[in-house]
Amino acid sequence: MPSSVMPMTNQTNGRPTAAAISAVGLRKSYGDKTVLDGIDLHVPAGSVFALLGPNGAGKTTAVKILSTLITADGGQVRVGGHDLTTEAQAVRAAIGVTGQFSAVDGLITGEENMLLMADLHHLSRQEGRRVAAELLRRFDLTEAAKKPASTYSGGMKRRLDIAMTLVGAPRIIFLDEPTTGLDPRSRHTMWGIIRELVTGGVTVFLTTQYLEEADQLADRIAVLNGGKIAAEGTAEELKRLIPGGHVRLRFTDPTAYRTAAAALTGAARDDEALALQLPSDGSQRELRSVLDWLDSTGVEADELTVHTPDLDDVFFALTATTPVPAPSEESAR
Ligand SMILES: Nc1ncnc2c1ncn2[C@@H]1O[C@H](COP(=O)(O)OP(=O)(O)OP(=O)(O)O)[C@@H](O)[C@H]1O
Repeated sequence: MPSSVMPMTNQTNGRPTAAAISAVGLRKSYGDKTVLDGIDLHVPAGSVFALLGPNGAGKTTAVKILSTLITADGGQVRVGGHDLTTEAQAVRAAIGVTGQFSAVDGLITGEENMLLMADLHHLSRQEGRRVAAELLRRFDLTEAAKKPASTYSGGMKRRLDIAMTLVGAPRIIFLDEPTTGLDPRSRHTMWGIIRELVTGGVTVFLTTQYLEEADQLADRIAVLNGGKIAAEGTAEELKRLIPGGHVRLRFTDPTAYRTAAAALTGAARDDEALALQLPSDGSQRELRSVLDWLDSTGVEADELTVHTPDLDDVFFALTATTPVPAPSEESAR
């Protein structure tokens, strides 16, 4: 696909990167219930983007719109460089979707499911067999290939579902809650598969309720709540948005500890452990000021650790009914 037709977005390193998905002012209501209240999304090509949100937040609705399964009420969306409204067919050719609305037919075998997909993609019989065998092998389903898909475990069905999606070699894949209901081993297998896809240059847009999953996989995460994007950024950026982070300085020399404690009046003291705890958003700026202060007083800490809230804290704070303060308000306090 020529990059000139793809909208450009900026990655964190500042280099312009083609956007695989871009949405501006995306809106969707069901009756008088507003599900998506004008959301913006930018997903650079070759990255993993996770859309997080509580039950009913509108994650599946967003995936269904972006993958042309339902139409939006408003907004401009481009997927794979194509306009969602005027070039829906080209969008469909560029994407693959797996999710809660699984395409797996339980009555036929895994192999037959794959061959059906190959037919849908107009592959020749020989090419279809080759692609099906290769994908079944890659997803560790060769042994089960001749068995009805209804006999597969949850993890096997998900793997088959993704394998079916890959028959058309999509450049962008939507995964709606890819690991919901899977045991930890199957979940890790799925994460490996997703990482492998991205290594191959595929863009992955996933929805999840598992914060660890977003933390593990996603380059960028957006939290959807009340029809709006409550926050968007890398896992680290999101963790810095909410209070609870701190820098801990530990000393072995009691004199150094006492000097530091006397000077850093805002720090919580742990006299037994000879440790001081300073509230901090964990940003480079705040860390530098702590280090500069230590240097200027000639006090040497033996250990400096930065604690940021985990994604669970962020999720609960962002999807709570009382809004958390914006980062600027936070650092101004
Ligand atoms: N076809 C529909 N008609 C009416 N309301 C709908 C329809 N589809 C979804 N909704 C409503 O839109 C809201 C968002 O649903 P959606 O399935 O997108 O949420 P979700 O974030 O994917 O939730 P979950 O995590 O539970 O899957 C819900 O309140 C749901 O009841």
